[in-house]
Amino acid sequence: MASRFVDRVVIHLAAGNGGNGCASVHREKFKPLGGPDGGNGGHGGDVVLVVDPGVHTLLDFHFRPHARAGNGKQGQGGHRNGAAGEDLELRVPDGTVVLTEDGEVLADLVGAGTRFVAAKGGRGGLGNAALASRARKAPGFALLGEPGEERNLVLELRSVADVGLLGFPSAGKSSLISVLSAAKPKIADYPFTTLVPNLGVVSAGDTVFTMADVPGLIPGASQGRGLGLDFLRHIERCAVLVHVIDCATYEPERDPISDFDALENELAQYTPVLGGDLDSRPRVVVLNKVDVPDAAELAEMVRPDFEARGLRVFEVSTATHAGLRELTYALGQIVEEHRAAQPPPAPTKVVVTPKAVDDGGFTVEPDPEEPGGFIVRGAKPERWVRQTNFANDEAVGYLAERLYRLGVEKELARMGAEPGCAVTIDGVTFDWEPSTPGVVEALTGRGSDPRLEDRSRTTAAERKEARRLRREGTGPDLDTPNDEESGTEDADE
Ligand SMILES: Nc1nc2c(ncn2[C@@H]2O[C@H](COP(=O)(O)OP(=O)(O)OP(=O)(O)O)[C@@H](O)[C@H]2O)c(=O)[nH]1
Ligand SMILES: [Mg+2]
Repeated sequence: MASRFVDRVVIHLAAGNGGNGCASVHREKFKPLGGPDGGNGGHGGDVVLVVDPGVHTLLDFHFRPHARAGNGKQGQGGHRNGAAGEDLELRVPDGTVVLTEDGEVLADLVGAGTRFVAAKGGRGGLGNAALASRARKAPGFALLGEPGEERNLVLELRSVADVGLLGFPSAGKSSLISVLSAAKPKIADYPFTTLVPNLGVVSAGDTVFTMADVPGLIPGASQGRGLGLDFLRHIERCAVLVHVIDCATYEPERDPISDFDALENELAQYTPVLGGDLDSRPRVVVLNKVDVPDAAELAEMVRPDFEARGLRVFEVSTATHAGLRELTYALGQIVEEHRAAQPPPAPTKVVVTPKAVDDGGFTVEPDPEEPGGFIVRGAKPERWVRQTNFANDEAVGYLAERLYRLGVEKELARMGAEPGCAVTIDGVTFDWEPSTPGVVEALTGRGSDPRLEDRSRTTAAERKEARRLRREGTGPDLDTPNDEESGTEDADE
């Protein structure tokens, strides 16, 4: 059994990149003017966390914190789409909590088979076949695949054990787990010897249960004193709580009853992060160190007080092993009862990362670092930039057209952008050259008078001229929205 228990780990995930789309033109003997036949790139693989009941610790991630899923393949000519990249599945223990590095809980993975897409693969780029439209019969470009999502996430294991040990520092918690299981935690006569929880597996006849040794608890722990909150986080999902009480302490202010009450008070003040209440968990009192004569006497004395509160009491010595057998079997029985009462945990159906809502909108803001410059933000414009091969003028033209149709140019003009100013989208900076008649008019002041409003629209004559230029392969596409591509736009979402 693992003698070391890693309960919190930061992992670095990279989903697969999408494959690039292919720009290709069908060639056949005697048919020189074949259509575009470049296939789409495959989607990049996701990194997925999957609950596997056979995995009990996060230890593997401690040693291998980096994970990368497969890239999508490029599209090819002859309408051949690239293969999707393979998903990478990472096996995690039941009860793994996934957080951002800022501590925001993204998912609480409970139940065998529960899956969580931790990093999403990039979309494959459309090939030129898919980009063809009435207005653009043979696109000489394709879209790039998008990079896969890269993310650092924190994994925490909180549902660590059936039995959680509670106690003041040096009460003998680590000693207890070391004699009941194969775990070999550090034991010493100074407080806070245990800094990270130790997990041990205890056998009581046919019942096998896990026991978590956690850092010592002191009054004020629920406010973060000592190692308090760390400790409490671990106790949250233990089915049975065991108070390990030091009956041989020399500290004058302490005695078994007040120790018990002080820790119960801390538990009461702690609000479980994951919900559920600690109040209803069965409790057991372990009076430790009865090999010390004074301690044995004290234990005898306080036993009736605990029993009067309806608690089961065990007098033990981890030094001489007195009382341990009885304790082990009693705990096994309580764990069994708890398990029987528990419905089997159903896999959490779908756990979705709460992403920012993609409303298809965008914002334009002055660039704080670039006087006269602007930053455009929004899921679509940013994605489109990532999909653009800037070495290909036609691809750049297509990007300009998409931005125009979304209304980005108009908004820039409205915000007072001057031609030639720096516009940044997703880290790429352009010299903005408004190319569209409506925008140019808005810039020169025409159309600012409400009576002239409809002049800012593309006129039929302008459209005709634009078509002519496009046929000659020189001018930008100036088609009005909805005129083309309503089909490919979907593939694009
Ligand atoms: N005489 C005697 N000493 C014990 C017994 N159990 C533990 N001790 C001693 O008590 C001291 C503290 O034991 P630990 O097991 O480290 O205590 P802990 O509760 O894990 O302490 P923290 O990790 O600091 O919270 C050590 O010096 C142990 O040897 C016992 O049954 N009898
Ligand atoms: Mg300890």
